[in-house]
Order: sequence, then C-alpha cells, then structure tokens
Amino acid sequence: MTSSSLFNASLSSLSPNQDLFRRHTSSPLLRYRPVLVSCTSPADGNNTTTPIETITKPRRTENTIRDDARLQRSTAANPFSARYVPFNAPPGSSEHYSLDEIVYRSRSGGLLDVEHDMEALKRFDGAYWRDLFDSRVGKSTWPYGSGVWSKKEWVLPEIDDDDIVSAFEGNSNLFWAERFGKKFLGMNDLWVKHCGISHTGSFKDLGMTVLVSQVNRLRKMKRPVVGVGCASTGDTSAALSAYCASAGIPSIVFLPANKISMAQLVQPIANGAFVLSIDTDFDGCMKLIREITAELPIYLANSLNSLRLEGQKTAAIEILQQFDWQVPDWVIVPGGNLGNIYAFYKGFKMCQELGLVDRIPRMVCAQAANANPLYLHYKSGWKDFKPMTASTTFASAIQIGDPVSIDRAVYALKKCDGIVEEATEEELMDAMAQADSTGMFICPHTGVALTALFKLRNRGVIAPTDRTVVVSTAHGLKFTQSKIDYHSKAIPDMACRFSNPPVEVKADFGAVMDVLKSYLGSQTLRS
Ligand SMILES: Cc1ncc(COP(=O)(O)O)c(C=O)c1O
Ligand SMILES: N[C@@H](CCOP(=O)(O)O)C(=O)O
Repeated sequence: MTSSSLFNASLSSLSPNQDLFRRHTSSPLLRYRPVLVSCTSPADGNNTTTPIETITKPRRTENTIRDDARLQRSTAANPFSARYVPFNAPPGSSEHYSLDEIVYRSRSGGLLDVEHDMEALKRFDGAYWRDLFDSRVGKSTWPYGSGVWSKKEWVLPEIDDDDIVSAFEGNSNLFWAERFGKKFLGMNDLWVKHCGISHTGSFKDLGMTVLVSQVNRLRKMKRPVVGVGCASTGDTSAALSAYCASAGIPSIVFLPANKISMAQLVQPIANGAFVLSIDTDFDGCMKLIREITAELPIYLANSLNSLRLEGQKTAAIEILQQFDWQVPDWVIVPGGNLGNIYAFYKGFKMCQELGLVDRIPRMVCAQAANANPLYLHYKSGWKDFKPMTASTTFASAIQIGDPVSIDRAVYALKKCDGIVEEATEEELMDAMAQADSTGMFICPHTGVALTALFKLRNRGVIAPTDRTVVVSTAHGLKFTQSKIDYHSKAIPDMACRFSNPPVEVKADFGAVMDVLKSYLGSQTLRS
C-alpha cells in the first residue's frame, strides 16, 4: 500500500488484520516501529492525524525504544486533549484548568475531575478504539507496552512520550478462579483481576505512572515542583517512591507509625524516599500532607489528585478488553480512600460512551467493618455521610475513616446501581485463607472483596452463572504477617477455620511415615 492510498483510507477500512498482515509479511529479521499516518475520519470526513499504527519500518539497533518513539512522532496537531473541571459540575459551569496547572480543588473547594474532549474521541468509532487498544497489547513499543499508556489518548493525550515515566505497568492477569468459584460459591464464571501482580505490588502503579509523568513534564517546564508527597497506608507510598526514583525526582511519604506492613514500609525506604513515620492514623497523615503541599513546592500524589484516577481507570478498560469487549455482570472492588471505585466506573463509562461496549457492569464496593464509613452511608440510604475513626484491621491499607473521594464513590455507585458490603475481621481472613487454599495468594483487602461476594451469593443477589470479577488490589506477599498469624491460630477471638499450620515432627523415618500415612488417609477419605 502506498502512502497516498493510506492517506485516503477511511479508518473503518483499516482493519487490524490488514495491519497485522503487513507486519507479518515483512522480513522477520527486522525490528519494526509503527508510524502515524493521516487518514480520513469516518465520522466527519475531515483529514486528520490519527494514532492508528499502520506502517512498520526497520529500526536502527543503536536506538532505545524512547528514540524509536521520538522518531515516529507525528508533526501534525494532536486532535485529543483533556483538562481539569469541577467534579460533577452543574450544567453551564465554565470553570476549568489546564493539566499543567498545579491545582487539586475547585474554586468551591470540591473535587476535580479530568475531562476529555469527548467530541474529538467520538470522531472515531468503538471498533476503531477496540482495534487500536488490542493492537498494542503484548508489545514493547514505548510507551504503549504499558497497559496504561496503551490507552494514552484516553489518559493524558497531550503528554510527550519523552516525559512518560513507566514501568510497563498494567496488562495484569485476569485469573479464572475456577476451583475457588466451584468449591466455595458454586460459580462457574468467577474471575480475579490481579492488579497487585505489578511493579510495586499494588494497583497504585496504574495511577502513579500518570501522576509522576505529569510531574516530570511540569519540572521540565520549570514549574515549582521540588518533590512529590503523599500520605499512605503503604501502597501509594511504595508506588510513588519507585516511580520518582526511576525519574530522579525526590519523593516524600507520610506514614502512620506502626500501621503498615513491614514489606510496605521497606519499599519507600529502599527506593530512597524521604520517609516520615508519624504518630497518627492515615486520616491524620492525609490532613497533614494536604496542609504541607499547600505551603511547600511538594506536588500532592494522593488520589485527591484526579490525575491518578486516569491511570487507575485503565484497569476497567483492560477487563473489558480481556473479555474480548464483553461486559461482566459484576465487578467487586475493595474501598478505602475511595478513588478506585470511581476510577473503575469512569473506565467502564468511557467505553460505553465511546461505543466499545453497550452497557456497564454493576459494581460492589467492599469495606472492612472496622473502617466502613461508606457502608454506613449506603445503609442510611445515602442520607448524611459521617467520617469516623477507623479501627485496626488486617486490611490495613483500607483503614481509612474519612475518605477523600467519598463524593466520587457515591456518584459512581448510584450511576451503576451499585452495592456496598462490609467484612468483619474473621470473614475477611477466612475468605483470604479459602482463596489461598485454591492456589491464589491474595491480600486481606481482596479477602474483603471476596467476603462481599460470599454475602451477595448467599442472598441470591449474584447468581451462580453471573460473570463476576473480584479486583485484587495488592500482592499477598506484602501481607505475610497476617497470614502467619492466621495459620498459627495466633489471633485472639478468631477460630481461624481454614488454618493450615505446619506439623512438627521428629527427624525419624517412622515418625515421618506415621504423620504422612495419617495425612494421606484423610485425603483419600475426603475425595
Ligand atoms: C491494597 C489496597 N486495596 C484497596 C485500596 C482502596 O483503594 P481506594 O483508596 O482507591 O478506595 C487501597 C488503598 O486505599 C489499597 O492499598
Ligand atoms: N491505600 C492507600 C491509601 C491512600 O490512597 P490514595 O489512593 O488516595 O493515595 C495507600 O496505599 O496509601
């Protein structure tokens, strides 16, 4: 195909199969890079530059993947853009801010949201976006090898690829929980989206790549950002410190003393962050970081900053993509500061609005009973929200009593006919142990989400054949102490019904034979 015929090709006629065909019929000895071409948009007939990758050229072996991205950059104007607007702004509101401004709150003190130019995105149909996103999966092309940046046009459309700080996050496993679903729930279509099998071991990487990339851009623009700071229950701080370290940007983290796991504490320490261990809880740290970032040139990295949610929403898009753009019935998300439940809603909603899917799933937000302000608000019929002092929970990353994104969460749950559930300490620990016994190794927060699933199945709200996705938010290896306590039955007032303590046995053939015979006998009887 010549470049002039490409120039006139309509997007609908450029099927990804043709694209793949072109790539695969070229010499396998060459490494390829895509280039941007001008195409005629099917929607309005205007000649416009689109991000579709249609031609491959051999790359020079001394180039890095960043060099490749630089070489293929289009000189034509980028048709996509985004800006900050007040969250859920009243009709007619004209308040907006450039993403290059340092602003976290609207004029009235409310939350902000990133608003995309949907008209520009709508000039391409759902099939176009599905094909484009699918064409980028599983590649090492900068920056699209990342599950977040493979959706760049919907995330931060205007950032230069050179400014992006990425660990090729995302593209996480959507695990078919076959045995767990069958054995404990009688379900045949249960899935666990393992967002915690990630660079720093939690879903926070998805948002942090976006935020730190924008900071990188702001610093190059000489904006007053000396460092980036967050309050954290352990995962935000791990992600912030890793992404900042990889870009050479100072990070400052406020941690509630003795309230996060050892594995989480060591992450920012190892990544060179300035770590403050503060004698308060997460909500206290959050209040302090908000006050400090208003005074010092420290950029706020918590999800109050709506940039984070742009990255996190890609997990929802990815779930649809992994189901070949079929919509699941239910998605269950553990909630703490409550940014993620809104991020998921936003990802699903954009896919619906832009024609990639025709509906959105119902969502469930799951909270620990010891830190359940959203659950109580839901139970009151969304009457008046009351922040609380959260009590200690094994799901320590969601030990939050005054969530900053409460308004976003309520909005999302109302829009998707959502449900809020809670899990006691015993319920969440049992659910975690049951999941682990079927080959997973989940975190306590995922145990909270699984408890919600148990309850909704028992009440018949979720049917045995409903396609259901439980979002696993962190890696189980960050929370080994809770598993050790459970399996050694060292938790006061907890039966630890599914514990599996090691058997102590003498170094003696007969003694080992005895315990093994007894074990094998019990297995035979059970099966
Ligand atoms: C492991 C884990 N799960 C769930 C959450 C809850 O996410 P969100 O604060 O966005 O509600 C957090 C952080 O708050 C977390 O670190
Ligand atoms: N679980 C979080 C709590 C802060 O949430 P954020 O999404 O607002 O940064 C953490 O790991 O710190």
